Amino acid sequence: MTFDSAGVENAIRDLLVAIGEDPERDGLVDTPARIARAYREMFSGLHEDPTEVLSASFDVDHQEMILVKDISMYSVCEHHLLPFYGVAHVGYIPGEDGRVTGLSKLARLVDGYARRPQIQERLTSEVADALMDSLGARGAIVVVEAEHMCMSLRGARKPGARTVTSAVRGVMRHATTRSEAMSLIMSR
Ligand SMILES: Nc1nc2c(ncn2[C@@H]2O[C@H](COP(=O)(O)OP(=O)(O)OP(=O)(O)O)[C@@H](O)[C@H]2O)c(=O)[nH]1
Ligand SMILES: [Zn+2]
Repeated sequence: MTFDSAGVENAIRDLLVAIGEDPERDGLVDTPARIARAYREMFSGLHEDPTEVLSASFDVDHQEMILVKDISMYSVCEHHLLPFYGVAHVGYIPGEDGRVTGLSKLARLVDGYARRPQIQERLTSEVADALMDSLGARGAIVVVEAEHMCMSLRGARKPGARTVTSAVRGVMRHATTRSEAMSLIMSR
């Protein structure tokens, strides 16, 4: 499936009517097209393979942990189509060959999985699994801390509550490595 701009525009026009608005009034007349452009960007991850960025790898023979902290992250919860946003911490231990990927590719990997209707647990696991399966890491840890708008502005109405999810794979599961990673993540 490709992104259907006209389909989104029609659906938003119907949505505006359904909530009791007039889609032809001045302030709303361009809204369907604006939302189609915004959704194209917010859901662009659906039309790409996020692991492709990992093919840019270098042979630096590094055997220890590499961790990028506080990667800003914006996604959309699949239950309410409202944003959830915060930070991701992504770490891995390279495979036996010592090949590493570019640091920015870790941020791009998060974006690829974030730009689609998501739940935080799946986003967290997908990033960790990509590091293991596509980069060939020996271990991976991903921690995501996020606030969900569906919990802040409606429903439970608890602004400020942060949800923390983690996915730990391979040798990163060993107690000492895992606690080294967690203390690096927690330190400011
Ligand atoms: N586990 C998990 N739950 C999420 C995520 N995003 C939203 N949710 C939850 O999904 C649930 C959907 O629950 P439902 O009872 O089907 O929907 P609802 O009536 O709108 O629920 P309330 O938000 O409690 O009003 C809610 O508890 C949300 O907080 C996520 O990323 N992970
Ligand atoms: Zn939600």
